[in-house]
Amino acid sequence: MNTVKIVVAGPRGKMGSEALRMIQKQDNYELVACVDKKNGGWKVKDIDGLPPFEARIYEDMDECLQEVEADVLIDLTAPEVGYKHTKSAFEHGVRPVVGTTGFTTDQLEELTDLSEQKGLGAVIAPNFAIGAVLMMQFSKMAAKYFPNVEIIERHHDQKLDAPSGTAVKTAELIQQVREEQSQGHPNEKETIPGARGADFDGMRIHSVRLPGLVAHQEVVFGDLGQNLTIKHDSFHRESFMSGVKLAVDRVLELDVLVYGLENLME
Ligand SMILES: NC(=O)c1ccc[n+]([C@@H]2O[C@H](COP(=O)([O-])OP(=O)(O)OC[C@H]3O[C@@H](n4cnc5c(N)ncnc54)[C@H](O)[C@@H]3O)[C@@H](O)[C@H]2O)c1
Ligand SMILES: O=C(O)C1=N[C@H](C(=O)O)CCC1
Repeated sequence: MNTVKIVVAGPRGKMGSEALRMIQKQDNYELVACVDKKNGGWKVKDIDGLPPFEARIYEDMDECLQEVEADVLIDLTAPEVGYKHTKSAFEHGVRPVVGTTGFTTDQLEELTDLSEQKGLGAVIAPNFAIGAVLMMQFSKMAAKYFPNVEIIERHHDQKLDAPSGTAVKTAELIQQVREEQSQGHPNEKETIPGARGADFDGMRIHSVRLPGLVAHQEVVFGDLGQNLTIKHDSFHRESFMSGVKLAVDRVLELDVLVYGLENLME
């Protein structure tokens, strides 16, 4: 089994630190460096609470990838920086596995083109939890029969982007099969702006941010005399790690950008 050399961006974060613990458990993964906005020049083991890796922390992705030989970048940072890191990975011949959410459609298209130009695979997955991927797939199935649908996503209050990447991806999957229509009363009026949530192609998305939450989503379908609710909860960030590992293993064989873990699941 070949060793996979990995750079992690965002190692001090909630997801990045969990990814380090996942890497520590794999015999064929090697953490070769990390990138974060502070602690440049430190070793990972010097940071309280992180596994005792010797790998160095850089504050600049280009500098890191010039100095270090890597196969895969795992990015778990923040929207704008994650996008820059992903571009930098392509420039240095490194395959990105991106969990960072909040990329715009234009950014996703640009990264897809870059992946194709470079012939380098990449995985961008708004949600690495297998249960969440199934929740999205089941929602797509249901939307064919229940075109009236609203998405309620709930996350911890440190989250930067709204709606969540998972909610946007769910709405995109539903859009592929749902008859186009507007929902609610044609004359409805918001007396407080935003009361009806974000409008994605006539579907409403509601974002809840509260301390104590991790990552949760309900997709509620309505029809005469019946409702169907499809729900997923991540109670711990360990829930994302089997998906991160799947993406790292599969990205090595890819020469295109894959958006969504469902495309890697049989
Ligand atoms: N795809 C998934 O399954 C999944 C699951 C959970 C979270 N996420 C996403 O992952 C990202 C990280 O989430 P989190 O909860 O770990 O966030 P966090 O705030 O706990 O951690 C972010 C990390 O990025 C680093 N960072 C921030 N700005 C930076 C910069 N300019 N340069 C370098 N490093 C920088 C921070 O120092 C920190 O280490 C978010 O976009 C979140 O939406 C995705
Ligand atoms: O904690 C977060 O932030 C999460 N973000 C992802 C999203 O935006 O969908 C996935 C779940 C956790």
